[in-house]
Amino acid sequence: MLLPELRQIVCELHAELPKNSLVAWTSGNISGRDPETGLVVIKPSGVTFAELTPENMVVVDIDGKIVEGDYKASSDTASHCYIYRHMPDVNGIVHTHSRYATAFATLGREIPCVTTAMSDEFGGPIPCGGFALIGGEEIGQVVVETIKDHRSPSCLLQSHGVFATGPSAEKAVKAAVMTEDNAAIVWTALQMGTPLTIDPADIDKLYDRYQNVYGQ
Ligand SMILES: O=C(CO)[C@@H](O)[C@H](O)COP(=O)(O)O
Repeated sequence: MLLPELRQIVCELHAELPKNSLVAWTSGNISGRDPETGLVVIKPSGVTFAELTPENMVVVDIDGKIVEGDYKASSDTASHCYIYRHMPDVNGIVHTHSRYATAFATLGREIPCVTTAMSDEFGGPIPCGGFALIGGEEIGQVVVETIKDHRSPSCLLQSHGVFATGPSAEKAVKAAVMTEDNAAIVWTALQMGTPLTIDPADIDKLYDRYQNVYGQ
């Protein structure tokens, strides 16, 4: 069996999506790219999270062609592969319909950067890209176009949900979790008034500290 370790990682990370209330039923998906072979491990389409196993993950090449797997690959496979082809530093991608972030997406609205946590993780707003149909690489095109000039590793897709990227599948899951957490905070604040802004120079300083100094 190809890529047993990456299959295990991607399978286990899928459990984080329902655990963090980022998905309902079979919505959402995760993939991870193996930097050595360039092959991608992705969720099988429409399989419940409880039924996912390392063995039923699907391995595709960078063009989305199935290399190994008995199941149909995720509906978003072509889009994940488009992102991998155009963003060499990305080795993990997560898609969710998490509630608060998707509420912003239904309005086609970015999530403004109004907390230190957002400054840390995203270095600015989480942008919202345009609408794209599901099934081909159009979603991937919108994601690349939307985040290429941003520090944010994730973006919203109008009327759809969240795409989060990272240098690993785990980091992409973290970005998806933080996207929803910040969307919920900002949405709550908006019910009470207009959130105060943070000086862009302070956002830069916060981002720099978190990316380069924070943690072990
Ligand atoms: O919204 C979409 C398609 O973009 C997906 O999140 C589906 O809801 C789950 O699709 P599979 O990955 O199971 O095919």
